[in-house]
Parts: sequence; structure tokens; C-alpha cells
Amino acid sequence: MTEEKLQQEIGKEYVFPKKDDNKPVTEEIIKKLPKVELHCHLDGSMRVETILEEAERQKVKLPADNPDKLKKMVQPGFDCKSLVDYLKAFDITLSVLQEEEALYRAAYELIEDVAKENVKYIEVRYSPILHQKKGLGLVDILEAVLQGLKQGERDFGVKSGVIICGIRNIDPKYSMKLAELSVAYKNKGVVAFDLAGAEEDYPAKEHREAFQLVLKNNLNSTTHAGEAYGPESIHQAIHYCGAHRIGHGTRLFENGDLLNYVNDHRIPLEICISSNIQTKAVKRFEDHPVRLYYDLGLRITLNTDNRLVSDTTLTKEFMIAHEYYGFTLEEIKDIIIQSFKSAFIPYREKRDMLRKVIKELEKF
Ligand SMILES: O=c1[nH]cnc2c1ncn2[C@@H]1O[C@H](CO)[C@@H](O)[C@H]1O
Ligand SMILES: [Zn+2]
Repeated sequence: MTEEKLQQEIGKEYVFPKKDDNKPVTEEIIKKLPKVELHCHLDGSMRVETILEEAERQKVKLPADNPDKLKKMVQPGFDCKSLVDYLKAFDITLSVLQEEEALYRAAYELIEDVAKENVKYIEVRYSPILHQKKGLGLVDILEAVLQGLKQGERDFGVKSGVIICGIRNIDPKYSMKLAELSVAYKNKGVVAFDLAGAEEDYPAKEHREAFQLVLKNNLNSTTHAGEAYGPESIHQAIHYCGAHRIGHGTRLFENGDLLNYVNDHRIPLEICISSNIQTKAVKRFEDHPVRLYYDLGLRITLNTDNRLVSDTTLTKEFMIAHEYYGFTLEEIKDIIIQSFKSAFIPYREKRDMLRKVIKELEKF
């Protein structure tokens, strides 16, 4: 494709010509494709060995002292009953993420891990208020992660941005503090503000002041919604909080009118299939709406949510998309492009990155 043609395509929905839809899709191929990840929690994506080593170094007592046992405790798996049940795993990871050194290390190693599956750009999210148990300040907690990510970029060539999470089930005044921190770090490593945590009983609109601050300062936002609660939650995220993207959106299909709005406004959905089965946002893989969303033309992205807690990688998530929902290689490439388009990267920079990615994808 000529440069000129390429440029014309960027900014529009880019659909690859369906040249050969029967091309094989293997783990090896998926791993090699250039990819982007937009929904990945730092505190849910540590290496199990690192948790053990950090616990030893920091003299933190863990409920298990070997990798296999610990893995069972931080990976609720498919027997997990609910989002609240799933979130219990974070008590363990957070117990060793209360020092700058550990935060730096977790961020650095995450970049090393994603580089191995050719992720070119990742948005890493976490909530700095959950890392203050030993008295660290919010700025130190953020700086440690930013430094780890930067060193990761220097060593492994993966670009990244931080998304700061407010927590639904924590007093909204803390969301406000985190929103202020996000604004202070706009263009300095923070690319957006999010709302995570227990969804049922904790409506997003309680946190709307924080979102208003973010919006008025021209910063991006996303919100976990439609995961452990119905479309009303997505409605609040968009119309009360002004979310530019939706984390999960699994239950969006329950309201066709809202679904059309999301589609018409090209609001990206950060889909995390394995996590959704584990938290029981959907009961079985077969019931996941990802294929429906794609066929309806919604802008979808595929993500891990939590590499450790959900025991997954981006490669695995794409393989699931292929095996359960029949996504072909061309469709997978299309999702990768949609994901790049949905990234919180300044437009011109994103356009240049996208051009390179499209060229690389065309080789497969
Ligand atoms: O899928 C999810 N839904 C809602 N909240 C989540 C999910 N995964 C992780 N967290 C929450 O986000 C916090 C900051 O990273 C984590 O500590 C966890 O409580
Ligand atoms: Zn999440």
C-alpha cells in the first residue's frame, strides 16, 4: 500500500481486505503480531516469584511460601464466584507493593513481560491510594511506577502510559485527590483517570466531581462499567462521568439504545474475556458478547485486565477470541488496529505509530 493510501485510511475505520480468511491462527503468530494493551492493572499483573522475593526482602508475611501455593491464592480461576471474590487476590499483591522499590520493580517487570509478546504500547493502571500503608506519598508512589516504566521502555522498547484509578468502594473524596494527581501529571506520564473496584452498590455518579475535574482539564477518562452491574452503570459512566472509554462493558448488550449510542460515538470497549468469565460477568466463554459487539461494528479492544490474577497474556486472549468466537487472522489484525486507535496517545503521535503497525501487520 502506498503512503498516500495509508494516510487516507488512518482516522477512518480501517478494515483489512479479506484476502485470505483461512490463514492459520496459532499462538506463535499471535505472539509475533505487534499489539497494544489498554486495560492492565499493575497490582494484578506481578510475577508470582516477585511477590515471594519482595515479601522476603520487606519482611512481609504471605499466606503461602512457595510459588505453586501462592499462585492458587492469587488466581481465583474459573471457580471464582463474583467480582468481589476476584478482588480478594489483590490483598496479597498489595501487601508487597507498599515501597517505592517494589513499585518500580513491578512496573519494570511488567514492561519486560509484555515485550516478550510484542506489545508495542501499554496503558498500565493502578490506584496510588492503595499503596500508602507504609506512609508513602501519592507523588512518590506515582514517580516510582513512572520511573520503572521509563526504564522498561529504554531496555525493551515498549511505550507506556499510566491510568490512575479511583476506587468505587472508597470514599469519593479520595477519587478527587487522585483526579488532582492525574491532572498534575498530564503530559508527564499519566494519560487518563479511571474508576475501578466493586461495582454493585457503588455507583459511578458518586465520583462525578472527580471526573468533572479531569474533563475540565482536558484529560482522558475511562470507567470500569457493565461488569458486575447492568447497562445503567455504563449509562452513568458515559453521561454523568463523561468516560471516553468503557472498561469491560460486558452487559452493554442488555440495552440496545445505549449500545447504539456507544457505537455511534465510537466509544471503545476494553474487553477482557478471561477476567469476565472469572468474575462471572458472563457465565461461560460461549456466552460472551464479544463476537456480537464486533459484528455490530462496536469499537472493541482486547486486554488481559490482570495478567497474574486472571492467569493470562494478550496472546492467550487473542487465542481465546479465535477458538471460541472464530475471529480470523484478518479480524484479529483489525481489532489490533481498533485498539491502537483507542489508545490515549496524542493524535498525531498515534497516527505515526499506527502507520508503522499497519505496515508490520501486513507482513502476516
Ligand atoms: O476487573 C476489575 N474490575 C474492577 N476492579 C478491578 C478489576 N481488576 C482490578 N480491579 C481493582 O483495581 C485496583 C487498582 O488496580 C485493584 O487493586 C483492584 O481492586
Ligand atoms: Zn480492570
